[in-house]
Amino acid sequence: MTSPYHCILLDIEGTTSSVSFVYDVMFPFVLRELDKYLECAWNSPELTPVLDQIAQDAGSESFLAWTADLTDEPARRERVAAEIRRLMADDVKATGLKQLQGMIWKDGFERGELVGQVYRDVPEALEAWTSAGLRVYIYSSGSIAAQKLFFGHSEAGNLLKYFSGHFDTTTGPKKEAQSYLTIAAAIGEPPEKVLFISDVTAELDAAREAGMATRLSIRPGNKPVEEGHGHEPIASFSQVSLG
Ligand SMILES: CSCCC(=O)C(=O)COP(=O)(O)O
Ligand SMILES: [Mg+2]
Repeated sequence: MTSPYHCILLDIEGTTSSVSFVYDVMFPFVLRELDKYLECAWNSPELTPVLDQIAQDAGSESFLAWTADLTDEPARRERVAAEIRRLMADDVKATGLKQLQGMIWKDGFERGELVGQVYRDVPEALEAWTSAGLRVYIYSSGSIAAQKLFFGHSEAGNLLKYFSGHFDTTTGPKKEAQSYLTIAAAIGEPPEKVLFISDVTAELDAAREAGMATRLSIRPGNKPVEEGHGHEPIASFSQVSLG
């Protein structure tokens, strides 16, 4: 293989897919379904660790400790719902929030109300890169379960066959170099053999500090970025040169 990279690591929102799809379709779905979901899933074993994670993200030891002042279940549910609404209003990429969002989206993707939006160049590039022998990974604030739903039910069909693995914030925050070193170690490559593509310069800075190559994703509706970041911009994955 002539490519300087062995792997491509992709962000989702603002990179494979539009910010608008996440903010105008996926997030409103969560806000609409939140209360009903919590009520139905309250005693399910999958929810328990997520409630602990939400409490820990809020600075508490556990869900029990976080809600010790509340005596009934509806009040505990309302504390969770209020915290989720607060985090979403501030667009906090907290691990517990992202895990809960993924659980709420599951039903929407499985019954077809949600269909993952991807830019036209994405499936073509995934095919070209993997055919050339590169391995492609996802690193998103969206939970791994949510990533699989999103790409498994995308408007270009099931794209999961193209991915060799998925990473989310359980590996570490996206703006810290250590997270990229952990990912490189997990995929068994030196960081300089990995190309990371994202719309957020602070994420690209962290990846570059870890030794990865970077490209800045420019897509319609992305937030404008400050000058002087030094990351090569691309408006389409077709602009990634492999040779
Ligand atoms: C599985 S898509 C979920 C999108 C999402 O919730 C999110 O926070 C995306 O952030 P990214 O790190 O992909 O920019
Ligand atoms: Mg992004």
